[in-house]
Amino acid sequence: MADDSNKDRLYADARELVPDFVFDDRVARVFPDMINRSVPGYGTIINMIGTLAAQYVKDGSYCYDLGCSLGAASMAIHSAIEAVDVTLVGVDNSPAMLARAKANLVQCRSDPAIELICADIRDVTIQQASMVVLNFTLQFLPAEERTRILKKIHHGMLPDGLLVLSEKIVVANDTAQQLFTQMHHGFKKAQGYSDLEISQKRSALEDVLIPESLACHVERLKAVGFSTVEVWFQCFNFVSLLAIK
Ligand SMILES: Nc1ncnc2c1ncn2[C@@H]1O[C@H](C[S@+](CC[C@H]([NH3+])C(=O)[O-])CC(=O)[O-])[C@@H](O)[C@H]1O
Ligand SMILES: O=C(O)C(=O)Cc1ccccc1
Repeated sequence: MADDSNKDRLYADARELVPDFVFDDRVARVFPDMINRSVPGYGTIINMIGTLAAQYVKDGSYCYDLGCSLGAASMAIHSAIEAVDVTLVGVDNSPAMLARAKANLVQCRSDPAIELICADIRDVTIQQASMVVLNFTLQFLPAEERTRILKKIHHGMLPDGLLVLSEKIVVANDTAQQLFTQMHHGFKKAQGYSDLEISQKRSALEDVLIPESLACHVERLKAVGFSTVEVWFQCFNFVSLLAIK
């Protein structure tokens, strides 16, 4: 049985062999299970996105799910809204993820219309939006590009439009950061992941998922013009914010 120092070296060696995380077909096949077992509160956030959509999505407007993955947020919105003169747009730059989103969303009723676009969200036009969702997507963009995409989103939203921004965060206090990381890993272990799986996923995400502080997100949202910015959900180092234009 490896003692702790040997285990650390084993993990360190294992980490060096871990390729960067990519949203390929292998991930797409297991994604619902993966994200539900990795992000504490994910199911609650998805359900509440539907609740928020019922109040914010307006007739004659667009609703964008940016980084839609398999379309969980889009499906929650689609089933929650009564307005039919709405266009729901799901965007993801992973062909594997979007193919499964298409299979999921084809089961939805025809109104409101759903468009799925395989593109980088940085290249997509946002227009007449009463609601925009960035549910654990911005964290995968380079930090230096986040202001530009949020400015574009804000510009393309209608007055009183709602942005839902969910992100993994870091906290400035090292003790709190270590506590949140420990609690997150405890959540993953309780979900059945092994220490090695948790360590390898952490390494795979190291240069792919770039978390920022909550203060950074709030300041940036206000700087690009959102009048109201509030945290509506947090579980350990995972938060969701509401930002109103
Ligand atoms: N630049 C980009 N352009 C478009 N898509 C991107 C980009 N970068 C990453 N993606 C896509 O963003 C998604 C991130 S997952 C979002 C969960 C979903 N929102 C959900 O509510 O289930 C969150 C996670 O895996 O932690 C993946 O589908 C990527 O392909
Ligand atoms: O932050 C983590 O440790 C995760 O595992 C989040 C996550 C969930 C699903 C795909 C990629 C990252």
